[in-house]
Amino acid sequence: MNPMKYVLIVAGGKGLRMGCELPKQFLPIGGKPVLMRTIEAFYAYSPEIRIILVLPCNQQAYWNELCLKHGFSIPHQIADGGETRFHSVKNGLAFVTTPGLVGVHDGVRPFVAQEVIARCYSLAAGKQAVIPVTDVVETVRHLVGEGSETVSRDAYKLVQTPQVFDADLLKQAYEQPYTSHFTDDASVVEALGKPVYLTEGNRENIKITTPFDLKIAAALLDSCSI
Ligand SMILES: Nc1ccn([C@@H]2O[C@H](COP(=O)(O)OP(=O)(O)OP(=O)(O)O)[C@@H](O)[C@H]2O)c(=O)n1
Ligand SMILES: C[C@](O)(CO)[C@H](O)COP(=O)(O)O
Repeated sequence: MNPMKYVLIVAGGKGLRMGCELPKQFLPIGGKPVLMRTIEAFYAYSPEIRIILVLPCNQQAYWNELCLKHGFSIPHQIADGGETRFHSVKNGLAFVTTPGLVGVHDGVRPFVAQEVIARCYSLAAGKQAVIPVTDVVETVRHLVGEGSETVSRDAYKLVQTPQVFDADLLKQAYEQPYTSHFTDDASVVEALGKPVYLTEGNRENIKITTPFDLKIAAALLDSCSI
């Protein structure tokens, strides 16, 4: 039997690095809010997937207005954003009520490839903890004291989402006290001593973070016409 699949789409942040009053997850690319494009990617993967959208409490009414304006009708439940990404994920996990697989995906990564979503969920059924990564394509320097040194880029990977886990494992991991080292879900699961399996992500799957990323997003939209 196929496991129940959930995705927590975390969009509870303020988008400070974007420097816009409106959080970046609501900004339009190609006329449609980033977040709607992200949700559509998971619905296209599976119309049965349970979508839990984590939003800042003070933006939930605005989101409902946006849904009406854009005729957006993909079913989803809304959870309250927290102080950090960790707290937002934890709030979203309260809506995961059955065993199965839970993906956690940044609301501001609308260009995730269908193959990447499918592979992460499919592998997680056996491996319990799977994350998409890409190669480092530039030279990397490590800051040491006043100076710096080149390190082998082959020893590093760049981490993306969706990060997909066995639901019970992820819930247990998120019972741990928060530390600032928890910058993604894999780091939380690893703190339990569980191994995390790496699979190939897609380079287009950028995290829209700064105004420059919006320009890249517009170009990506033109090139893949989604
Ligand atoms: N308290 C928070 C902080 C972040 N996120 C979400 O986690 C994802 C990745 O975080 P990031 O890009 O850092 O977003 P922000 O925290 O909004 O950005 P900034 O750090 O520039 O304020 C985003 O979809 C963001 O909305 C969240 O759900 N809750
Ligand atoms: C989860 C993540 O997108 C993986 O690259 C990233 O760690 C989020 O980081 P941020 O601190 O929320 O920008």
